[in-house]
Amino acid sequence: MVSPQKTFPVSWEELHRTAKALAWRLIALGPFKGIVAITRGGLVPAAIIARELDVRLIDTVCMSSYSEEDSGGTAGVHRPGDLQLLKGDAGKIWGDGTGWLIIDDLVDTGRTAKYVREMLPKAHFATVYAKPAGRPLVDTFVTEVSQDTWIYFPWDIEPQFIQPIAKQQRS
Ligand SMILES: O=P(O)(O)OC[C@H]1O[C@H](OP(=O)(O)OP(=O)(O)O)[C@H](O)[C@@H]1O
Ligand SMILES: Nc1nc2[nH]cnc2c(=O)[nH]1
Ligand SMILES: [Mg+2]
Repeated sequence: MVSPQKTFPVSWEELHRTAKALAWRLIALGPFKGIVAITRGGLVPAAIIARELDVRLIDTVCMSSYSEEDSGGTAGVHRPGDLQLLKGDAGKIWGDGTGWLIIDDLVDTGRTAKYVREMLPKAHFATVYAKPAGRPLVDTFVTEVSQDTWIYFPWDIEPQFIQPIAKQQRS
């Protein structure tokens, strides 16, 4: 597991713009029966993409792979915990996933993507961001960041005072 050395903060505007860029790539590949958003990170991109693709049927796969203390709100610690499916009725209407679009915010190691792909092998898997290890598991994505980068989504962060660079270098 690569420990993130760099951070990549994403603003709401940037996320909206990049999710729309993903929608432009996906519109050519549809129409889709519906969207399966991987919670929680996939929910906001799924809403943006559903609006652009005029999809109103949105379901969820409720997953968790990193606990609060694993990521710890810092870029230095990155330990995936047990991958958990938090919902018992997965797969009821999706069949093998044919015609469905799976949306997540990112692929990192690809563990989540691999798990969900096994549930819905024929679905189209799309993310806004991808890191190299997870990239082969995604059908469509927009922006690649290096494996040692931790992406901060707008819902992870808030504006706060930061020391001037010169002062940071002194400490
Ligand atoms: O490729 P992987 O190494 O599996 O990592 C990617 C997954 O990790 C994050 O979700 P997380 O399980 O932390 O939950 P969240 O969506 O609720 O933040 C992210 O939203 C992806 O779903
Ligand atoms: N917010 C966030 N969650 C993740 N889960 C796995 N990798 C990441 C990442 O880079 N950023
Ligand atoms: Mg997630």
